[in-house]
Amino acid sequence: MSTKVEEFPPLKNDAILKVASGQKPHRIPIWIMRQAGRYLPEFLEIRKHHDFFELVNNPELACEVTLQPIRRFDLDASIIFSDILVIPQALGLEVLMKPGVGPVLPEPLREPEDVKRLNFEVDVSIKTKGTLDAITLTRKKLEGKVPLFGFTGAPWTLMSYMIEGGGSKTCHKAKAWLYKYPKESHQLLDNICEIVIQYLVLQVKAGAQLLQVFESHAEFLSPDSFSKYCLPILRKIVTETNSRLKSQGIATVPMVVFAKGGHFAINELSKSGYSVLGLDWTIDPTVGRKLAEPGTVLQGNMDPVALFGDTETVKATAKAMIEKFGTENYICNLGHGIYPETPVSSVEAFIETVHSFQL
Ligand SMILES: Cc1c2[nH]c(c1CCC(=O)O)Cc1[nH]c(c(CCC(=O)O)c1C)Cc1[nH]c(c(CCC(=O)O)c1C)Cc1[nH]c(c(C)c1CCC(=O)O)C2
Repeated sequence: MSTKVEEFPPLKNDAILKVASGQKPHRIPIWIMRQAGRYLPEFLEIRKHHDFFELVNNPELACEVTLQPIRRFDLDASIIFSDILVIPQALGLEVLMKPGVGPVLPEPLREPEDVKRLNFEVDVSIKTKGTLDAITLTRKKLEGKVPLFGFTGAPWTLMSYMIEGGGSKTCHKAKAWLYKYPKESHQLLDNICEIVIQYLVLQVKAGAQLLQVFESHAEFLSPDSFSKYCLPILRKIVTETNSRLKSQGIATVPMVVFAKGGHFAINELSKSGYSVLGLDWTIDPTVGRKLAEPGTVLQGNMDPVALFGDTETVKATAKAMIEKFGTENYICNLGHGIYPETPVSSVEAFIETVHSFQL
């Protein structure tokens, strides 16, 4: 059973929720993609003793890892420690996290025939119980300090992992499906979409206060493929998640869409129904602002590698970025996940710089 939202401790820092709903916050909110992870010594210590998915599926440990960056830094949001690949696992595919390699799916989908191996009738609440329970526990243990993000991979990104069997430099096997098997690809994406919507609704019921949808593999698609195979599905995710929550009498939460490398779709994405549009680090903030509809809340987008510069460089890079975005309708973040071995002192300097802006 999921806990009702009212049972959680009252929220003390609502800066990110304010911006996401078009209001003025007390300061520019900042969180960091992959903020719980391998650049933190305390994460590495826990990771020594546990396999990645063992952490993900253990609510106490996933909660602990989620809280680590919140204890250390003055962040404005937390994000539940989990992975986008819990959905392929829920559908019945094996996913391993190999140290030094990343995710590996030993039995990927090779032909449309293989889709029969996936179980779309699955009870998502049972299969993702580890993450859902971790969300509820974390909401309690956060004691209202900052809001908690839930998240999901978007269908194309998940489909491409299921076909490639792991990370890929080109994604050409998965892309080939779009040209060779368009009908089957649409069907597969629709089926994943349904599961993703169920998963997002469950995360909100468990206590997630914002949701981010990661279309990390947008960068591999042509604009035409993106508008056929991603945009309609991304729109459906936000519309359906909101309407299912409403029909169950549950308040909707702000949703962020982050389509890495989807420059060509910035305007369309800014009109797609999401509260916030995340930009990756390859887009100049001024260009992002021009392409997005006026008044769009943008999130991003410092190059994560900038954090390897000295403190002065970090501060100057962050300041220049914020001056380009402007302080209104803006949530600060990196333009992709933080890298392992990033100096913790750089993260501190980044956050300090962002909070030094007067609104
Ligand atoms: C594509 C993708 C994945 N996972 C995710 C994405 C979308 C974001 C993006 O585009 O980067 C999302 C993700 N993965 C993780 C989170 C947790 C919350 C957070 O702190 O942001 C989130 C939001 C933990 C993780 N997910 C992973 C780790 C490191 C695993 C380890 O400890 O060995 C963590 C902390 C592993 C992972 N998981 C994935 C990859 C490619 C890898 C290996 C490479 C890497 O580490 O960056 C798939």
